[in-house]
Amino acid sequence: MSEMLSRLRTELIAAGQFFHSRGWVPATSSNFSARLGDAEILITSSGQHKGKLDDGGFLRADLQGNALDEGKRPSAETGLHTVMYRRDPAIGCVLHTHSVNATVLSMRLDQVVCDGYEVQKAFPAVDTHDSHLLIPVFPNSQDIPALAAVVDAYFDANPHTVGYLIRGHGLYTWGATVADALRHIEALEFLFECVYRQMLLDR
Ligand SMILES: CSC[C@@H](O)[C@@H](O)C(=O)COP(=O)(O)O
Ligand SMILES: [Zn+2]
Repeated sequence: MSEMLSRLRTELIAAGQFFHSRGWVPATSSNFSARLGDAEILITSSGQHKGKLDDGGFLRADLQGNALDEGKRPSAETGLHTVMYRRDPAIGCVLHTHSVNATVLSMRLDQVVCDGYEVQKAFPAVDTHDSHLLIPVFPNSQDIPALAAVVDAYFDANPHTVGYLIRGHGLYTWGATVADALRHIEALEFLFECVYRQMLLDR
């Protein structure tokens, strides 16, 4: 067992506990992964409660989504992780959550636009509140390869996007490290709450 695998697993378990405390990973939803090397990731196995993960709740997979550890089934949404690792070698972690705000906003909007919030600076390329963050919403599908192809095509045209929503489903974001991806989840969840409350005030 490599030291790296063990460290990443510990970080992902802690991320799950934090998300659970915030209500962002209900009822076995959500999935987490981290890069182990050029051609290998660590990913949650399917059906685990992501707030109560232990060391057994993970397996290794290749960048095509094939399990590398026998007897374990990778997340049903592994293809949405591997598409990002294949796109960008700088991505070291992909996180997916199912918060109420992400789910509800994605049912009403085709994109979430964040303008003027200081927390937008949680993203590496953003250095001022006077910026424009656009989070696209893709239609949900149980056909993960098809959904991954939609995501891939969108990123070809919009390479600087920091995360996306799937309608009625949840949020995907990523980062160079687990800590970076976790900060991005937390920032987006904060921004979703702000956008949602602003929509209520504007009614
Ligand atoms: C329990 S509903 C959520 C699932 O259908 C799915 O969207 C999800 O996020 C978790 O799937 P998993 O296969 O455990 O990684
Ligand atoms: Zn999901």
